Amino acid sequence: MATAVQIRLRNGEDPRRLPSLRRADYDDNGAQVEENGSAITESYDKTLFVAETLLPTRTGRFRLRGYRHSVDGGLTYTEPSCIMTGNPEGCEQVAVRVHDACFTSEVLGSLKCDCAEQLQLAMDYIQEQPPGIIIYLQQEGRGIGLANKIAAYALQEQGYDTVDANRALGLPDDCREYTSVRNILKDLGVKSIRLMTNNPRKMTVLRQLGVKVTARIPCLVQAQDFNRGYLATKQSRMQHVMDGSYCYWNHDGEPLTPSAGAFSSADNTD
Ligand SMILES: Nc1nc2c(ncn2[C@@H]2O[C@H](COP(=O)(O)OP(=O)(O)OP(=O)(O)O)[C@@H](O)[C@H]2O)c(=O)[nH]1
Repeated sequence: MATAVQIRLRNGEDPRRLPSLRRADYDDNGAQVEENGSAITESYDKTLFVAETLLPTRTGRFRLRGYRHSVDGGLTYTEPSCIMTGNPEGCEQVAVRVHDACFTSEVLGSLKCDCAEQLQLAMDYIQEQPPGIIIYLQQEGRGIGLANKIAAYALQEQGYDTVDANRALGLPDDCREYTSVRNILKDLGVKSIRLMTNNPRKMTVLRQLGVKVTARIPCLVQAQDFNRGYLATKQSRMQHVMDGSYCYWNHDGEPLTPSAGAFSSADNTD
C-alpha cells in the first residue's frame, strides 16, 4: 500500500510550488519595477528547499537536497540541487563546488570539455574530506542552454573557439547567475566556503553576492586531445587559472609539480 509522502511546509508555503512569488516587471535599465513603475525593493530571487534524500552512488553515499529557484518572481524556475557529505550546516570553510550542468559530457560522455571529470573530482573530494557540498545548477552551456550550446559546437567545428562561437551567435560569453548559491548556503547556515574552481569570475560573483569565500581549491583534470584547445581558451580568454600543457589535482589543492607556477599558495587563499 502506498505511503503518503510528507513534504515539510515552511512559513506556510508549499515547497512544490512558488505561490508567494509575484511576477517582476523590468524597466529599460533592467531594474525590477512594480506595475505602476516604482522601484521594487523586495528581492525577486527566491530559492525554496523541497526535500532531502540519501543517495548511494558509485562514489559513495551522498545527501541529496532538491530546491526550486526563481529569479522572476515565480514566472519561471530552475531546480538546483545540493550533493552533500557530512554535516556542513553552521560550519566555516566548507569545501563547495558550484557546478553547472553539462549534458554533453555528464550524460553522453563527450570529451570536448572537462565538466564531467570536474564533477567526479568534486564528488571524490567531498566524499574523502567531509563535510562538503556540490551545488549543481541547471545552467547548461554557461547559461545559454543546450540547443544554443549545440549551435556553438557546430560553429566550433568550423574553427571558432568557445568564446567566439557564443559571440557569433549573438550570445554572451557567460550568463550564469548564482543567487541560488547564496540562498542555498544561507538555508544551510554555511558561514564561509572554500570554492573548488579554476574560474576567477565565479569567485568574484559569489563574493559580490555576499558569500564569504576564504580560499580556492583548484579543480583540474588531465587534458586530452579533444579538450586541449577548449582548456587553453578558458585559460587565455576567460582567465581560468590552469596550465594548458598538463593538468593535475590533489585533494589539498596544492601543486604536485614544481613547474606549476600558476598555483602558488596565494592563489589558494585569496
Ligand atoms: N557555451 C558553451 N558552453 C560550454 C562549452 N563547453 C562546456 N560548456 C559549459 O560550460 C559550463 C562549465 O563552465 P566552464 O567554463 O567549463 O567552467 P567553470 O564552471 O566556469 O569553472 P570551473 O569552476 O573551474 O569549472 C557548463 O555549463 C557546460 O555546459 C562550450 O564550448 N560552449
